[in-house]
Amino acid sequence: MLRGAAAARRCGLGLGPGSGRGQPGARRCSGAARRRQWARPAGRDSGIVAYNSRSQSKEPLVLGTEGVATWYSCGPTVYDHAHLGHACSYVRFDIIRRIMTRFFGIEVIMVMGITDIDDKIIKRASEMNISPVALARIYEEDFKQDMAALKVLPPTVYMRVTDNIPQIISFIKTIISSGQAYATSQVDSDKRHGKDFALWKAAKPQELSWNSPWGKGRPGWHIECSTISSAVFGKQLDIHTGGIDLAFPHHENEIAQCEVYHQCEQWGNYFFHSGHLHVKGSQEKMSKSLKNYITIKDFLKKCSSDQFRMFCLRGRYSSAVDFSDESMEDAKNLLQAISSFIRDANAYIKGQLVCDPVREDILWERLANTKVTVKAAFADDFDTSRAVAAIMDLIHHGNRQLKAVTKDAGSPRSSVVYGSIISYIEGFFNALGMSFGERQVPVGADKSAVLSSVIEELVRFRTKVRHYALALPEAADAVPGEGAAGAKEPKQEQKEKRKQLMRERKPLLEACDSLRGDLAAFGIHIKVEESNPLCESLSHFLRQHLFLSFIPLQQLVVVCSAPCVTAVAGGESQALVWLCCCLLFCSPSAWCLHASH
Ligand SMILES: Nc1ncnc2c1ncn2[C@@H]1O[C@H](COP(=O)(O)OP(=O)(O)OP(=O)(O)O)[C@@H](O)[C@H]1O
Ligand SMILES: [Zn+2]
Repeated sequence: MLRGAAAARRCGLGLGPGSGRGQPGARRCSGAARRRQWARPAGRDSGIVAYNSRSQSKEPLVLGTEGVATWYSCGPTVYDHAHLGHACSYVRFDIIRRIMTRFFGIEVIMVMGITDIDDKIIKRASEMNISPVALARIYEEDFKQDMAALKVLPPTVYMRVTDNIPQIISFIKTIISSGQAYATSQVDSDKRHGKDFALWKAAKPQELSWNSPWGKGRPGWHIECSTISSAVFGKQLDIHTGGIDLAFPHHENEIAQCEVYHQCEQWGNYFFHSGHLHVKGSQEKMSKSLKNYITIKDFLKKCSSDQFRMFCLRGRYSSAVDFSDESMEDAKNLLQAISSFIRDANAYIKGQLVCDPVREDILWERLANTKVTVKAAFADDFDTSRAVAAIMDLIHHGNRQLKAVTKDAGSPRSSVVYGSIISYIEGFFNALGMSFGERQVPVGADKSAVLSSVIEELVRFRTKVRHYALALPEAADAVPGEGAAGAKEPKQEQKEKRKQLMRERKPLLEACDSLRGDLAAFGIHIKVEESNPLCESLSHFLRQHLFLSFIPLQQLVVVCSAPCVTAVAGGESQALVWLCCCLLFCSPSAWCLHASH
């Protein structure tokens, strides 16, 4: 077994069993816990000042490459559904990532490690009688879906531990060759220091394992992240993130390993840690092991991802936060206030909301100040709550002038300033992963609009075909295609021809019936047929008695058949009433307009 390095930097790394997650370590290390001064990295100042856990103070965020941030995010251990604690951590960092990109023009290259092998995964897999790999794949996919539902942008790449075993082994070899790690047997007492931790863990019989120079086993927890991050970014890592519980020992140990591996003084320039989400009134974080959790899926059955984001925006990302029904209600109320302002401002722009003259100069100034405040708040350790407060203040002032009056005094309207305010507010929230405003098309709405037009066309076509099939000439009429001599044909012969036509057109009627049945299976019901006595008599009446023969019968049928007509009118008899009203109160051309609908 391989025991790993002590928790503090510049300590010896041991080889052996156990890990930083409560398992025994291996070696006393000299100079442990000596915290080195943080050095400002070389590079370009991004304009953001952020709290850095490494220096334990606010520092200017200086990036190695101008306009680009390399970012390693500790990902989930995939053995169960993700809960709101996870959601809180990843949504808060997603907001920071979006602020960096959208407000400061920084391109973020993010790597997220997925822990797809560890003790909890092995235990759960054996309980479920499936392989640890199968279990991990199920919950990795589940995690990705939850993140997508919360509108968390995916990292540039996800990297699994099990896909990087050769890299991890080679990383450990380098540490050993530098003399900073040692092998142990399986017993705790072998550790040379209480804080030493495992780099490689020997496998128990039957456990999933990989061959290594130290026997069959699997990586310790901390070495995964050091290796994966280094595999992508080398020793240049600007930002490293995770929940506050990862600061020690996980991140401390990652740092120790990487600084030995890269032989550098400062690996990972900025460490950001998100505060824990607690269930209100509890000292404990929401956690799988404590069984005090709400899964993301259950949460999203009742609340929206926008509501959760607003809940996250209202506090500092690094602060602990209480989750409760009341806090979600607050978030919901804020969203409603924003939506209602956008609705009113839109109505004002369209002239549907009449107000007294607006003090445009005040609003322009407020808007400009808000933009400055928002940018300053974000630049100050991503202070989202101050930014949201500035937006709410702008809304307050916008609302104050949108007081409806009953009489339009014809005063000049200030559409442009309201348009600018709406545009800024919508842009603000959209940039942070939320959706506001009338212009926002709900997912799938465009497709359903197309689909309903297609259905209407189909119904119209069917109606035409059906009508043609039914419109047989009277026995006395000329049969289509016949010459003038046809009129003189004996009645019997005409009857025969009619029967013949009926036989020929029967398949058309059958096809219409079967289409009607097929559409009903999809929940689309063609309610009014021209064979419906009400509809038929109406058509007949209009044609014969009101001399409206210039309106083709088909069109009447279409009107009666149009699903929207029956839907709106609520039934066939109401459709008839609707038609009669059209006839009574509208001019024929208006009626035609309605009919073509
Ligand atoms: N209640 C919480 N609040 C905020 N962040 C959390 C919470 N629980 C877990 N996290 C964070 O989620 C990320 C993924 O954690 P991981 O999959 O290791 O879960 P975990 O800490 O083992 O969860 P649990 O304690 O529920 O078993 C880590 O960055 C962790 O700090
Ligand atoms: Zn990690």
